Amino acid sequence: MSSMNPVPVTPEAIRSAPKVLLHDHLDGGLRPATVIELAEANGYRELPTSDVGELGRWFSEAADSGSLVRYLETFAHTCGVMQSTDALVRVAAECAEDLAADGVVYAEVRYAPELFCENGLSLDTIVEAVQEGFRVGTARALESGRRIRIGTLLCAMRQNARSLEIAELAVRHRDTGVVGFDIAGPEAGFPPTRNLDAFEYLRQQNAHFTIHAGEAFGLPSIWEALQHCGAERLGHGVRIVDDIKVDDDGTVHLGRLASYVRDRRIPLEMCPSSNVQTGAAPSIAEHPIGLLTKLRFRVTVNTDNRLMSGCSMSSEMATLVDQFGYGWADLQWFTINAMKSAFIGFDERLAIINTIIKPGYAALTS
Ligand SMILES: O=c1[nH]cnc2c1ncn2[C@@H]1O[C@H](CO)[C@@H](O)[C@H]1O
Ligand SMILES: [Zn+2]
Repeated sequence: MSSMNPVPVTPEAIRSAPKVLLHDHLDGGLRPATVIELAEANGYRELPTSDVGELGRWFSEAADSGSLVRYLETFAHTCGVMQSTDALVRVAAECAEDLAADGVVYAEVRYAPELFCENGLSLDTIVEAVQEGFRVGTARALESGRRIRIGTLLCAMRQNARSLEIAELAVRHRDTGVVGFDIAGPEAGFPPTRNLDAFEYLRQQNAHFTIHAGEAFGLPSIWEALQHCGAERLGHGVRIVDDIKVDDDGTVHLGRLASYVRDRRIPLEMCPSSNVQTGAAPSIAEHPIGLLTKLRFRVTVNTDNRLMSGCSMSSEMATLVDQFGYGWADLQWFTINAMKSAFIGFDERLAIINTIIKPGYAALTS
């Protein structure tokens, strides 16, 4: 007999459930206390405050700007304190520990190596330091009884012109944990097609990539990301709703692009709290994730930037449960969607689904 005594979907129970996170920025997930300690250790003097509680609040308030460009300004401080290999190892280790403690069993964590070169570190040194940090954090998590697997995505910044170089870097480190590539940064004015040489190179190399698209800019950005660049997934992709019409009687009409995205099962890396902060969605209750989930797009739930949004994978899911009335079946669906869409190999994805995710949810619902 199943479903006789399901565990109530509370924040604590959600924390205990296995979760998969595909879109999380390393430089958007530091602990406030670590930002302060690294600033002191490295002589970084630009922080708005050296009080831990105040700094946490400062990040979420400053990021709550209603504009992606202003939201992104807050990263000057996190990147400012991540300019040494020691800092990179520490931040990556704590990231792995924090995600594992939150019940995340598989995560793809991304960052832009080109942002950590201010003191002369080479791109390869930066990647090696972050990988070392993930190894350390994963091992520490395992010691406290939490198993997490982390894959790394390297971002190139849209406003710079280094995407081919970063794509080559990602391929160079593909056998030591870098599983894919992305472009991030301001979307308006920087279409993904500026980076076509990088995407062509990645396809030639049979490498994986996602693209931030349809966040601060609409359908043309999504269309270019998919049809010109060949993105396998969409970072955010919220504006795909501009191609969906719902009549007063509830009849739904998908435009050709929205149909393509749903038919091809293109994963949407949705980040509800971040989208409210940047103005991509008016509120969580009105976030397109509700409609897209109802229409069975391949929706995944993500944190984007845990520091700037003051969120975790569990809190993000708990908020959705609150606003949309989701239950365990929905949370398992998001989780399996994410695992199916991960950039690691098929056999590993299947193993995590069958040996960790399904038994984990079964235990909560029976
Ligand atoms: O939601 C987002 N949209 C676009 N770019 C972002 C977002 N969040 C973070 N970054 C950018 O990605 C860089 C690498 O991690 C960060 O430094 C930030 O500038
Ligand atoms: Zn992002």
